[in-house]
Amino acid sequence: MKLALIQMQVKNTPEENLIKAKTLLAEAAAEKIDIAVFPEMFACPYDNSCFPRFAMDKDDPFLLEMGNLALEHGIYIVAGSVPEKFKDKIYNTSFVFDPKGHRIEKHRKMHLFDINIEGGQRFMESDVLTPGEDFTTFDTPWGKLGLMICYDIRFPELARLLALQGAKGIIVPAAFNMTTGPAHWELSFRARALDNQLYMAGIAPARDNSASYVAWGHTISTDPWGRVLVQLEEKEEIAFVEWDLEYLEKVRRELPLLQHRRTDLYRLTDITNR
Ligand SMILES: O=C(O)CCC(=O)C(=O)O
Repeated sequence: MKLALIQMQVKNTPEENLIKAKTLLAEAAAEKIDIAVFPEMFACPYDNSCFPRFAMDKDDPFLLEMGNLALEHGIYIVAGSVPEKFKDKIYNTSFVFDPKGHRIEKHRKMHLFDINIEGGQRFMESDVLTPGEDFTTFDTPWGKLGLMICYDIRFPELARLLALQGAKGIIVPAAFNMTTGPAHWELSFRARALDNQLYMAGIAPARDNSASYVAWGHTISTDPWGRVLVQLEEKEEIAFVEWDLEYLEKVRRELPLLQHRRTDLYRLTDITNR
């Protein structure tokens, strides 16, 4: 399975970002990819004042065009995330399109990013956004994939649940910042890959030093052995990576971590019954 991780420079409006996304996608699709992924909040800047202003419903032209592009290029597209308007609420949502252009899944960020680091980053997503309540996986011809958004990665229980539901890779549109990026970005992607023996991909926006929220960039993919397969720097660029499911099975056979869990002593349960 070949992925294109598109570290796009996010502009001010969905219209500008759609033009940019199309150009980058055409470049990526020329490399015979199976899946293209965009960053967290790639339709508008990652800023609480932008979320209500640019919130879109699932049939917004921006998202319909993502479906058209998936069909045109014959690939899966994980459309990063956008501010999604649903009833009177706004979610941070990632929509997934299949090669026929159908919208097949969506993930609403479950853990909202409310942090206040002294001398560093402050952000309060919950001032504007509502958290999602569903675990998200989707099937591809190469295996099941899981989906999380940014801060979701800090909750090992979520990645483990997705692994137990059969995910062989987890895709994470994300935008760490200049405080937590250098400290925790690579470590988090290596850790979740290692402790679940699966592939991980983190797709970030390119850095814009004039933005209110300065993203760390460093789009990354890690493998079931905990290694970094690819990692970009901060500029706009596309990372290409191959995920080899046979290698994943080899690692799980040789070091059968998931089978060694003491489920007679502890258990992780999805209590949503959905
Ligand atoms: O967890 C972090 O350090 C960054 C999270 C974040 O930026 C987000 O959830 O959007």
